[in-house]
Amino acid sequence: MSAISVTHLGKSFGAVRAVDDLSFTVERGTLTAFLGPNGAGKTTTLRMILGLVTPTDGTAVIGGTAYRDLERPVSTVGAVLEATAFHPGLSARTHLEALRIAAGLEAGRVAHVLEQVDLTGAADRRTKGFSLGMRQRLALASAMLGDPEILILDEPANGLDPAGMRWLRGFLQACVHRGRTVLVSTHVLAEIGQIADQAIIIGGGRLAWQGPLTSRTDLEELYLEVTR
Ligand SMILES: Nc1ncnc2c1ncn2[C@@H]1O[C@H](COP(=O)(O)OP(=O)(O)OP(=O)(O)O)[C@@H](O)[C@H]1O
Repeated sequence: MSAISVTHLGKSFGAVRAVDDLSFTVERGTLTAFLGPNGAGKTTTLRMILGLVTPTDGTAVIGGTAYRDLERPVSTVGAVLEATAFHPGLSARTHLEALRIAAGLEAGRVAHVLEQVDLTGAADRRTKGFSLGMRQRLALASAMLGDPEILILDEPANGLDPAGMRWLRGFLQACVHRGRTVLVSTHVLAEIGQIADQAIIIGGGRLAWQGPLTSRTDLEELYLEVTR
């Protein structure tokens, strides 16, 4: 059973056809790059997979089950969608602790995810002083709280400096080495091309290309060719 299956998925916002007859699968234990120009429909697709937007047509399922019907959603899927807002007066640790309690997870999870995203040293600082990179890492920590099998990330590389980008690359690789499945949308082709097992490229809401990536794939060339 695929980790994620999208079948003839479509979404219209009034006259705008954001996603149109889109089908693809993401296999377990793989890192998949979800690519496409601005407005291609990536965020809308990810939100439909996560049950946050209702499809006009088709289905999106996680391990065969719609997100809203998952028995244990937090340990099945962790998601980071766009720049998440945190309460500026709360520390990273307090923010995570609140989420942990709401999700009924064990106490040790907060220290564990802080360590995973390299925020242990800043855990007790208020998030209002956090850099963009630290915010991205805190958002990732929130997504990791339930130790999910699948991570869905919408442009997690946005605004990261080169060191942050390298850190994110290592983090995503480590997730996949531990058997997790990662679906990540990004515009940073050079970075993702180094680590992704496959790419799904969409344009105008439709599938433009899906296939495996090898060290010989020139992802930028491929992307520009299929999204022309
Ligand atoms: N809530 C909404 N209401 C109306 N139109 C929307 C809504 N959400 C998205 N759209 C439109 O749907 C299309 C796809 O948008 P989407 O955000 O999914 O693209 P994207 O590939 O994530 O783009 P980007 O790379 O710029 O983030 C765009 O034309 C967008 O304007």
